Amino acid sequence: MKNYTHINDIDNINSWIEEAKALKKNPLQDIELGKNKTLALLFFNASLRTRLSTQKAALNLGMDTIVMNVSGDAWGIEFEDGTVMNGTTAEHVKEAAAVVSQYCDVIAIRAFPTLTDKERDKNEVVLNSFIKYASVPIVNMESATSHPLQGFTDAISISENKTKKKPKVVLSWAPHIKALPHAVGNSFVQAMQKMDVEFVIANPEGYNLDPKITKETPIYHNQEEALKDADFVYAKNWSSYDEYGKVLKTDLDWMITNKKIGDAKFMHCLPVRRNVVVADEVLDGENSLVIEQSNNRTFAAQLVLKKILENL
Ligand SMILES: NCCC[C@H](NC(=O)CCC(=O)O)C(=O)O
Ligand SMILES: NC(=O)OP(=O)(O)O
Repeated sequence: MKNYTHINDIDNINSWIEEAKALKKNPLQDIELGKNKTLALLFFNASLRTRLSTQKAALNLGMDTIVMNVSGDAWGIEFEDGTVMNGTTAEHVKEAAAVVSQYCDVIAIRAFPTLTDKERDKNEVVLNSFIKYASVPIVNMESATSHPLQGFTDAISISENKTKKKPKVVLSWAPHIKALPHAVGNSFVQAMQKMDVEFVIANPEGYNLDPKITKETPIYHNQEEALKDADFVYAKNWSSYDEYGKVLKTDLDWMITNKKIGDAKFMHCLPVRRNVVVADEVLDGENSLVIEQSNNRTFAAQLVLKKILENL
């Protein structure tokens, strides 16, 4: 594999899940593979899990890591072609990506959407510019429209915790105070569409995700109806896609509670706002998988890096 930027880069999700589980059992099995190889992690946005689990994955493979908070610490990067750079940006991605490529063997990038410029976000300007101008493989650590390390992690977590062949999985929108990206929801949808699960989405009117992504997946506007007989409930907030980036007037009743999910396992990518997205009783209860999900981020990233290293 060259780059890992999208759930579609997973050629066979079931075999990837089995390979990741094997890494989890024996994390240091490929400790020689990444010897003398360096992973650069570039963050345009905040992170706890991605930053640490991706580094941990690299360390398990014997790689070195270098990390930079690009937004705070680097020169402002220009992404438009032919711009007269007399504003706030000080260097072009053409130079920046080429330069960073000389210091490492793989570049991992986090770059969230603007949520104001739908075209720019859809075109994945930051991620695609790095793919275009870097000379080393690129890993997506959450871009404008997708979070494929998270989506793959969630597939692993469901596979580990399912108690029936074809469980029912519900992705439920949940309330939030801020406008949040669609990336986690999108990649979860795309991962579930590849799995042998009964998958439905629940969200209020006005909050449908991009129909090019949800495709034939059933969408309910009645949360209770969607949650009926669920085995896994994955909660996530996202802003409106149609009224791009807007927080519409919505019902706080969409918060996840024990009463709503019954015996279902609860999932969230984290960070999560307690008693806004989900009640304490759920996160503190025995059906919450959120800590286990975060652990699986390491092995999802490790498998991705392993496949890239094997192809260098
Ligand atoms: N990487 C996991 C989620 C990142 C981001 N959440 C956030 O920005 C939450 C921020 C807050 O709660 O203030 C998102 O939804 O895409
Ligand atoms: N789930 C996730 O990507 O977490 P961070 O934003 O903390 O990296």
